[in-house]
Amino acid sequence: MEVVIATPQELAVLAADAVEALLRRKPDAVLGLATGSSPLRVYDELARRHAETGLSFAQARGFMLDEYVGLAADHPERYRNVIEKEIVSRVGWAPERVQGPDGLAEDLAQACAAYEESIAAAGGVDLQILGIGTDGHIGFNEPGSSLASRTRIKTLTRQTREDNARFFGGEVDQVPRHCLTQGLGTIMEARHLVLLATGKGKAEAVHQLVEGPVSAMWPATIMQMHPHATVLLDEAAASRLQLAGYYRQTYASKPQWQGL
Ligand SMILES: N[C@@H]1[C@@H](O)[C@H](O)[C@@H](COP(=O)(O)O)O[C@@H]1O
Repeated sequence: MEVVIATPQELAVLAADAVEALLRRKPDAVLGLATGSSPLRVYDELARRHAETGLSFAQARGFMLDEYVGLAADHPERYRNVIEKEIVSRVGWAPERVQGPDGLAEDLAQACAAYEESIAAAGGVDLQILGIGTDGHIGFNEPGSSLASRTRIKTLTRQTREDNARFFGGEVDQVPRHCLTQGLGTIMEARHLVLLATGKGKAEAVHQLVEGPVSAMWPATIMQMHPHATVLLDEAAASRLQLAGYYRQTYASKPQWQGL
């Protein structure tokens, strides 16, 4: 696991560099897309590069991490609509090349199984962008999630619903109680995991993710088992790391050609 501590804008540039390097090497790459506020600067940077340098997403595919259950098709906070607005429409991506779990399906279990099949049929995810919840979730894999889980329905914790109430006019009751999320086993099959975390509110979850014991109590800790995981942190999110000095020193002495 590589830990990089920098400013939020520097982190966004690093993540965008990794996406760009992948797309230049493999134009039909499969990208894993996260919602939430953490990746927004990365999406801004990718949109800028698309507009200014012609970085192309035309042949790429995208798979979303998660989706609320039951939000109307035109609800602005439906993750499908958020992803459309924040990245898909800004980089000239054909909407049908980006998929998410169908939170409006009549048969949710079947929709989850179909989603797993679509990811596999696309050849798996090359680079998965991730945020982290204050309770240590990735995707919407809340504490207690099986470390081997696949895409399925989950019940959101009160904490996650409170954290996300800001997107629903501050009203926690407006936040859905259920979601569909790629499982931890699904996420772990992506070939490169790039997690972004900023702000003091993420410091404990980040400490657990990087330095805690692998445990379903902090689901993101499964990333310690991944052969290629990158954790991009601002100073506040890194503020509880015990080995921060070592991570800084390691990154500072990294050969430039290596990339993330
Ligand atoms: N389901 C999403 C996650 O995919 C996201 O990474 C995380 C952090 O959100 P944010 O980036 O807004 O802090 O929680 C949300 O609820």
